[in-house]
Parts: sequence; structure tokens; C-alpha cells
Amino acid sequence: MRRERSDGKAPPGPPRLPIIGNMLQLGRNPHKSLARLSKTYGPLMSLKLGNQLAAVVSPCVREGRAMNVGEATFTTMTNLMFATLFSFELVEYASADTASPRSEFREHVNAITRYIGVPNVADFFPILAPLDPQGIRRKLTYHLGSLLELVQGLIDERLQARTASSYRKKADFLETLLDISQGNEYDLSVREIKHMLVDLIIAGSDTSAATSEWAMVELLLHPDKMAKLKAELMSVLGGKKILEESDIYRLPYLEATIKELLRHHPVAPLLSPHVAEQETEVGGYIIPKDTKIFVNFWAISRDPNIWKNPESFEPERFLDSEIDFRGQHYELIPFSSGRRNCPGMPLASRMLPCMIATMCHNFDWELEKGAESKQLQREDVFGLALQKKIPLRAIPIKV
Ligand code: HEM
Repeated sequence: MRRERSDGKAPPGPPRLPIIGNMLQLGRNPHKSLARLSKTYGPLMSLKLGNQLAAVVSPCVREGRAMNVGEATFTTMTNLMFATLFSFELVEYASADTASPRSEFREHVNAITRYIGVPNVADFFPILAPLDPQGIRRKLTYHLGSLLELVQGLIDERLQARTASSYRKKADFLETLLDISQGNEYDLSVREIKHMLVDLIIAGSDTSAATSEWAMVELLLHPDKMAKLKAELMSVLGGKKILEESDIYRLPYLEATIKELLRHHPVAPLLSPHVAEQETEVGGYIIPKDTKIFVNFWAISRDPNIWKNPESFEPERFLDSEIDFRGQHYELIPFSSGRRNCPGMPLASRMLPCMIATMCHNFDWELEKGAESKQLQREDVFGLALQKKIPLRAIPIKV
């Protein structure tokens, strides 16, 4: 399906539809940049993430109040992303009141993932596109525009700072990208950097946060599985509060729980749309050139021909199984597969165990009285990333 280029360079990945891949504008493979990010900062990030999340949970423990789990994991993940990309945390950028840039920021990210995922009639009847019948383009322009503006401001500040003779280089992603941009090796513009950073922020924060929230829902719905996980964490971590990267490989039940979460609550149920570059045949079906292709991972993950009891949450199904989520086993492709799969997978596969372990190993959890049945409902809101419809609010208790 893919043509080789005459210059001997690897061809770009399959074409991506607009907006979903701001990275498209880079015209180069984002995997390398993210792999570098992951390799350099991965171990440090796991530790930092665990400590941060514990710090967000602790005031709720002291005050005996419920915590919005999705909000807490989102804040933690976003802080970490900002620290890695820009050397500061979003909380430092925002005040604590509800009308702060922090809550606005979450609103923008949530809206973007929601509206990108909404089926757009204009995609099926292009003649309607100029009318924008559902207002999707208008809303996306506003929310995406706000994030792009925020990031442009941060880039401008850094570019200005870099001109000072006393400037000391920062050890973050933006600095690396600006170095690349101002060097001779690659052609990388500031505009491309801006889009790349916004892509990372959108794709990185909501996805892992939503999966961690679903983790707590399922574990609270299945106290026996929560108990198994806690026992495993205690036997491996003991008195150590935060999981380190090297611990992950000694926690098979945690790993199985994460695989089952990614199967049972796929963050991106239709992955992301692709386009056939040329006519091709798949499984006896002809796919005409330029066809928009959606892979229904939701259906795959619930196919009774593949999974026994697909509707039930059973991490045990992965305990003696070779199946992994890295794109080689097509029955479990939450990060997609192939050369344009999720470049954040190495990062997410470190962050998820860390967040879930921090919440389960250090705290017991109780639901707010009277709201138990609502809180644990599995209803979700359709979008690019599936969000829990009724946010989970639970009271953490120090163990
Ligand atoms: C539970 C966690 C996550 C899941 C399930 C997930 C899943 C996905 C999926 C399904 C795609 C579309 C791939 C395709 O079909 O083309 C994607 C794209 C992407 N993801 Fe993730 N992701 C997660 C976390 C992350 C994180 C933590 C980052 C960054 C730090 C990230 C960055 C990206 C980027 C930049 C793209 C677009 C790549 C491109 O345009 O080629 N993701 N992700």
C-alpha cells in the first residue's frame, strides 16, 4: 500500500484527517521525538507523577472529603506534561479559583476530544461543509485556537529569554525542539513546534486520566480484584509509597488490570480515522482509494468470538496470556498498530501503572454516601476519548 520514495527516506505515515493530526503539519514522524521524550524522562516522570498524585489526594484524606478522581488524575497528568514540555506546572500558571486558566484549560481539552469524536454530517456530505451544520468546526476552532494561543505565548516567552546572554538552557522538550529548529539538521518551524506541543497536550492528558478513572470505577465495583491488586502491591512495594519504573515488571496483576482496562474501556473506541492512499484489498473487501477508514476497536474488544465473557471485567484473562497492547496482537490495539500508532504509548504504559498503583497502594476508597449507584455507573460520553458520564467522586482513606 505504501510507495518508497526516490530519495531513500522513509515515507510519511498514512494520511491523517485534519485536526486529529496536528502533527500532520510537521510532515515528519512524531514517534522519534516522543520516544526520546519517553526514554529521557520516563523513569523520572513515573516517580514525579506518583508523588504529585499522592499530594493531590492527601488534602482530601486530611479533610475527609470526596475527590473527583478524573479531575485529580487529569491535573496530575497535565502538570507532568507541562513540567516536561515547559519546565513548569499548570498549577503554577493558574490560580486556585474555579474560573482559573486551569479549569478553562481542562474545558478546552475536554471539548476538543469530545467534538473531534462527534460524527460530523459534513464528513459524509461534503457539500454541507461550508454550513458547518452542527457547529463542530466553529467550536473546535475556538477551543483549539485557545490552546494554540496559550502555547504560542509560552514559545514566544522562551524565544525572548533565549536571546539574553545570561540565559541558562532548560532541560525540557521545548528547549530541545527550539534547538532543533535553530540548528541545521532538520527543517522545523515554530508553527510546527506549536502544533506538535498542542497535540501532545491534548493526546497525553485526557487519555491516561480517563483510563485511571475507569480503573478506580472497576476496582471499586470488584472489591475482590482491588484486594488482589493491593496484596500484590504490598508484596512488591512494601513500605515504599511510589512505584518506580523497575517495579512495573514485577507486578503481573497490575499489568493484567491495565490490559483489561484498555480492552474494556478503550479510550479511543474508533482509534483515529485514516485514509486509504490507494485502492487495496483487505480480507476479500476492496477498499477504494481515498476511503476514510475507521477501525472499530470497540467492537473488536467486545467480540465473543475473541473474548470469553467480553462484557465482564476480568484482569485474570491476561495472566497466562501472551496478548499485549503494543500493536502486534490485533485483538488488543487500544494504541492502534503500525507506524502511525500512538507515539505516547511508551509514556502511557509507564504512567498508567504509576497512577493506579499510587491510588490503590496508599489509600482505601469509599464512595460518598447516597451516591454509590450513580458514581459507579459505566455510562460514558462519546468522543475521541471516552469520558465517564458521571464523574467518580470517592473519599480516600490513608492505609
Ligand atoms: C491510555 C493512554 C493512551 C491511549 C489509549 C492512546 C491511544 C491513541 C490512539 C488510538 C491514537 C491514534 C492512532 C491511530 O490510529 O492513528 C493516538 C494518537 C496519538 N497519541 Fe495517544 N494514547 C494514549 C496516551 C498518549 C500519551 C500519554 C501521549 C503523549 C504524551 C499520546 C500522544 C499521541 C499523539 C501525539 C497522537 C497522534 C499521532 C499522530 O498524529 O501520528 N498519547 N493515541
